[in-house]
Amino acid sequence: MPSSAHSIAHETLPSAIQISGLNFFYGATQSLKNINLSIKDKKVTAFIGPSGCGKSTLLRTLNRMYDLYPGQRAEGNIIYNNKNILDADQDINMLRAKIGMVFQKPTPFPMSIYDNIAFGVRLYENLSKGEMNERVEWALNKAALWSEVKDKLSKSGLSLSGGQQQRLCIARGVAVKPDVLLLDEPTSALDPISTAKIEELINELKQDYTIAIVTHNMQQAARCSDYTAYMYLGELVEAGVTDQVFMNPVKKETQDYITGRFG
Ligand SMILES: Nc1ncnc2c1ncn2[C@@H]1O[C@H](COP(=O)(O)OP(=O)(O)OP(=O)(O)O)[C@@H](O)[C@H]1O
Repeated sequence: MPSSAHSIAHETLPSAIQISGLNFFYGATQSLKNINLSIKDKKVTAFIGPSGCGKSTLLRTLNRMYDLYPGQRAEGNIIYNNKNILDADQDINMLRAKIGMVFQKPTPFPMSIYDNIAFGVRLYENLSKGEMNERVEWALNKAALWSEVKDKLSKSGLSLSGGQQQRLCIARGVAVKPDVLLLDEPTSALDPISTAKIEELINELKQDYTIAIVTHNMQQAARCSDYTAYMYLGELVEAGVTDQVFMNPVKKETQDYITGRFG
């Protein structure tokens, strides 16, 4: 496909989230500067860039996770479902149900595998016992964990291996039926086999969900994402179709980072 046709196709794909003029501050320190980025619907977008460039900060603005911390502030527009989620009247609980997050370190709740999934669902829905059983099985299946845990649902989530715990956290995120999943370096604490499982899972999940992933791992970004955004010092340097950003970046800084010549 000629590159102009490619970029037109890219531009016209629907966005799940449209970011414009986004600035972010930790107290007086500005960590995101005028970010403009479209997160495409039912695609995987990877945020890459050197340590401290603002990848996690950008991810955390997308469901206002930063709101939990005093002194942290975002300004600009993050349009989701025709609304700026940065507006003061945004229902934060509803936002986090629709835009779920999985962290770098697996963080199962100290409760049974079953309740790890059911806990969040109970906050938003009033399901019968049978319906909840179905939902738990469905979510664990989505996270490719069901066959490994179906006989020990009452065991603690903390009794699972690291890779299983991370899939449990993904199941927990999926169980409330979000639109968007935010993954913050979800495999950095995992061994290669668990990492491969999570990457497979990301490929499956994008059929139903929009995914944004922060990763330090270039190969992971290249393998799992449809779109890549390269950041540096709080600015978005370049964003586009992953193949193009990796094989034929527009900016020299992106090229240097991707080829390991950075720093
Ligand atoms: N809680 C905080 N208080 C003050 N400054 C912070 C805080 N968290 C992050 N920062 C600063 O904001 C900038 C962006 O940090 P962020 O964690 O978003 O970067 P990152 O690209 O995700 O880095 P890494 O790859 O190392 O995780 C950095 O300069 C960092 O020092």
